[in-house]
Amino acid sequence: MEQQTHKRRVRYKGTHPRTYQEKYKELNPEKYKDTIEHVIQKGNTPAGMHISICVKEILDFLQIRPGQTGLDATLGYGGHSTEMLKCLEGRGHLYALDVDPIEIEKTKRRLAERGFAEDILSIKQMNFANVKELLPESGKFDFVLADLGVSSMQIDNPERGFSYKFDGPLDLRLDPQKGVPASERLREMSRDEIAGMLIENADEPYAEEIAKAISIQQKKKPIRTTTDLREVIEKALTFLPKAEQKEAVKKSSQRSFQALRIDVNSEYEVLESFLESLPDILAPGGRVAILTFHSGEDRLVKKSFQRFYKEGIYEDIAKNVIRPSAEECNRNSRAHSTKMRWAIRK
Ligand SMILES: C[S@@+](CC[C@H](N)C(=O)[O-])C[C@H]1O[C@@H](n2cnc3c(N)ncnc32)[C@H](O)[C@@H]1O
Repeated sequence: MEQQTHKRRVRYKGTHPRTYQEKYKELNPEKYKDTIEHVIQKGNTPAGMHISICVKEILDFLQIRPGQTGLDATLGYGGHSTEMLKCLEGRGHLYALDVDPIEIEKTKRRLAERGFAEDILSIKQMNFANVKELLPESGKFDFVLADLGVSSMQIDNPERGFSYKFDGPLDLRLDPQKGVPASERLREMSRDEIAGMLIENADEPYAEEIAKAISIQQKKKPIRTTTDLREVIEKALTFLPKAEQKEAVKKSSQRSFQALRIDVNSEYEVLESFLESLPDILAPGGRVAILTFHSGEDRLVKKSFQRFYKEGIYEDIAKNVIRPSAEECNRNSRAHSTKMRWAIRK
């Protein structure tokens, strides 16, 4: 009798790419425009791309005129910069900053391909906390935008360790050439410090339980990857009723990663320095708009704007936060938590 050899079936990958590396079309948005359109229409952000938020609201407020000098403090994918450059109509200058050495090079090339060369656009790898160092070269600014936090390209790249959803090194640095990765920070911190960080940076309700689970785990086997940390959070929340666990782990993971990101990038400290510098870098009548993504950031912006308004340094400030429209949130799920505030220099 003929013997049948059993052939192992090749795993079906489906028609949609799942891993970051397989999304090569999304990672080349200029080349594969149809794929990009399709992903965006479904309400998702293609990997390797960032969809700018509140563009209309920002441009309506900034009232950019040809010949002006502006600052994009957070260049990212260059979406807002592109729209602000269009308003300049070839006259004036835009300075754009980012701390991320990896994405800044890609964005520089992208904007050069869109026709924005050094005569109208200067891109600098610089932390916006040090923006005053630009003044001798740039002079004061007529308009300033800061769109805080991380870009979609950073979140979606597993190598950067920004998301609990993708396995990768637990890094979370915006500039991987500076400071220490989140995994090392976690090793340096005591249990109390970890709990404090989770509460202060993300209002984590299970901060004590998670901090305890982290310190126990560190003694057994150090936490090195995003998956290691997510699994520790899962373990820490097993005391909750079974039906609630999945959602609680998701929320606590989001908050814990946010808290760590704020910590490793000193995000509150650099935002405070930037807010303190604003009155010195804005020209008379100069306008600034800031987009924030969580309550800690919004509180700092609100307080600084109110203080300088009371002191007569700002002529006017936003009375209430401006939110993206429901339509924009439907189109771009990453817009849900956005708040915009503005101020005008006297
Ligand atoms: C939300 S993205 C900006 C997206 C951009 N507005 C666009 O339309 O493509 C935020 C960017 O700010 C950068 N960033 C965050 N903190 C920074 C800081 N302190 N100084 C300079 N850049 C910073 C991040 O690296 C990221 O690229």
